[in-house]
Amino acid sequence: MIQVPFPPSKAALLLDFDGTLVDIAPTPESVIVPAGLTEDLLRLKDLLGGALAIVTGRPIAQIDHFLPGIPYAVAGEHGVAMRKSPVHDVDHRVLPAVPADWLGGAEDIVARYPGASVERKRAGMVLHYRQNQDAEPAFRSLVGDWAAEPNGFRLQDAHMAIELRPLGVDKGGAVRELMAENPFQGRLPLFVGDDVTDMDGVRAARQMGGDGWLIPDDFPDAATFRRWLHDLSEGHGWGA
Ligand SMILES: O=P(O)(O)OC[C@H]1O[C@H](O[C@H]2O[C@H](CO)[C@@H](O)[C@H](O)[C@H]2O)[C@H](O)[C@@H](O)[C@@H]1O
Repeated sequence: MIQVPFPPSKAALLLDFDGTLVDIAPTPESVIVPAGLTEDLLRLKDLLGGALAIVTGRPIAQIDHFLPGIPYAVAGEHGVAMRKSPVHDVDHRVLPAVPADWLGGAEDIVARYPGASVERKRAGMVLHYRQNQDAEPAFRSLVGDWAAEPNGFRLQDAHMAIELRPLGVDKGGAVRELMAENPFQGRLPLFVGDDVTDMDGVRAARQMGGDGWLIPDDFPDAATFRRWLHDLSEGHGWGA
């Protein structure tokens, strides 16, 4: 089992949500927060002097719904939205809007493939095909026609989804921004995630002298990671 190479007095924990804290579910709304997770996160937050953040692709409001009052800070939409403390307002970056015809094309496909969906974000959108995998080729053909980068976006594969994300914003930047603020400042970041977008968070945490781990490379699945987190919250697995 992974040992954190330093004590909780020096650590900050920055965690991804889907596929890491909660298991992947059929739809974004249907994820289940496992029993005991909120208690473990609250214990960890105390242990870390508050330095616990969620760094997610989801809008911050969804983290507030699933984990109300739990993290000290939240980076949402891969860093497009940042709330640096429980009393801060959410800061949103000003970014280009998704072209209306791109959105219209995605909505046409959703109408033709029941179960497929478009999740709109402040600066981007996710085309979900988990509930109707026949929609995947149609979505891929559609996004193949988009000039994403000249319009300020990039396309990224996600879990049974294709995400249109703004250029220049990623979880690595979000980790750096959070680590510049109290109570994170002066601590070493530990980042854990499970997806391509989490690689940026892992890299940033390592470059800052902390560490970063991925599911399934370092933990076989989210349930194993949560058991490790539980032990950590009880003071086990920390270095001196
Ligand atoms: O950065 P994360 O916290 O890991 O969020 C990544 C995306 O997660 C959500 O979609 C994924 O999880 C859903 C629930 O398990 C699943 O139904 C879907 O197939 C996955 O792609 C969320 O909807 C996205 O907005 C996040 O970017």
